[in-house]
Amino acid sequence: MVDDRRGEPLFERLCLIGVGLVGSSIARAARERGDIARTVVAHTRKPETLARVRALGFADVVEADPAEAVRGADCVILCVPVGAYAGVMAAIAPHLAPGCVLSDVGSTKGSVIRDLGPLLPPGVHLVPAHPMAGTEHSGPDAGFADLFRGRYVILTPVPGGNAAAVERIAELWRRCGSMVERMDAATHDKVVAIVSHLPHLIAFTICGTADDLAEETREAVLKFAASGFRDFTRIASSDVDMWRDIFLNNREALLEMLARFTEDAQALGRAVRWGEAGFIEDRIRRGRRIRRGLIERKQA
Ligand SMILES: NC(=O)C1=CN([C@@H]2O[C@H](COP(=O)(O)OP(=O)(O)OC[C@H]3O[C@@H](n4cnc5c(N)ncnc54)[C@H](O)[C@@H]3O)[C@@H](O)[C@H]2O)C=CC1
Ligand SMILES: O=C(O)C(=O)Cc1ccc(O)cc1
Repeated sequence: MVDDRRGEPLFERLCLIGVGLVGSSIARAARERGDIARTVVAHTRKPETLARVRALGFADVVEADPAEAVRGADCVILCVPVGAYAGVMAAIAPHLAPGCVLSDVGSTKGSVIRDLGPLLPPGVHLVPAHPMAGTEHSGPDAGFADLFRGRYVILTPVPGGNAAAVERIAELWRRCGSMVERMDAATHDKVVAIVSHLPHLIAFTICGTADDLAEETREAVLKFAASGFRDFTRIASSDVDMWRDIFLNNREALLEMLARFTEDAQALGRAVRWGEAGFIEDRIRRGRRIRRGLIERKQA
């Protein structure tokens, strides 16, 4: 492996609010590289998580009080479910140091700007971010330093925001091995509604539909579950709080994509009912084309 470690850390004191899958992966990447932050502070609420995070040893300081955790930090990253942002921000805002860069990893971006913007103290720079990397697992044990390697991170800078702060967060993600893109929050929310949120909604639904089947059929479904259904169950095993919050905080874009999807699914169902082989073939070919395109892009 190429040793691309650099000298000076990007931040003196990086505080991660929440150290589940994503937060603990940032901490692990920072620890492994050494040039992201001199000190990593982890805030976790629950006593049992606190003990576990201490035992895992990926943070220099583990702090239960959010106000204490952010004290003196020059970078704070929120890594909690997006529905918790307003409460967390109310607790930390008065204690954020002037000049501090406040960022996040939340899966929705319009709601983040809505919930954090009004509480932002003067001199604190907000840089919303979303790593397009994750798994169906959660909690501090689930994280790993390479989670973000080779994956995109989308920044949605706020209009009139601090350009130097945006560049420092971009650099943090590059040091985690990610490719950084910028877009506005509304575009981000539409894109992730189709590539991430709708697929999860479909996975939760299809598992429920299978579970509603009569006992005998349900047993057979589970016994013979081929990879298609198994892939859905992997996605459907994701964290409850996180996905409830994503659905409720990307409501408009998700409902728009769901309406389009429902229309398209009904059109395919109609073709099945009326034996329209050509229409069915077209849809399948389109799926195959999209898959091929994705694979070619990865290889390019
Ligand atoms: N899981 C994934 O694949 C990805 C998740 N995200 C986003 O990252 C954020 C974190 O997700 P994960 O790390 O996967 O979740 P996680 O469930 O692994 O970790 C979240 C942690 O936050 C804690 N927490 C919840 N409310 C809190 C509060 N008020 N104060 C302090 N801690 C609190 C939870 O106890 C948990 O330990 C979410 O906003 C999610 O939308 C972004 C990209 C990928
Ligand atoms: O595990 C999967 O399939 C994912 O889709 C992970 C994921 C979940 C949420 C995000 O905002 C980004 C990535």
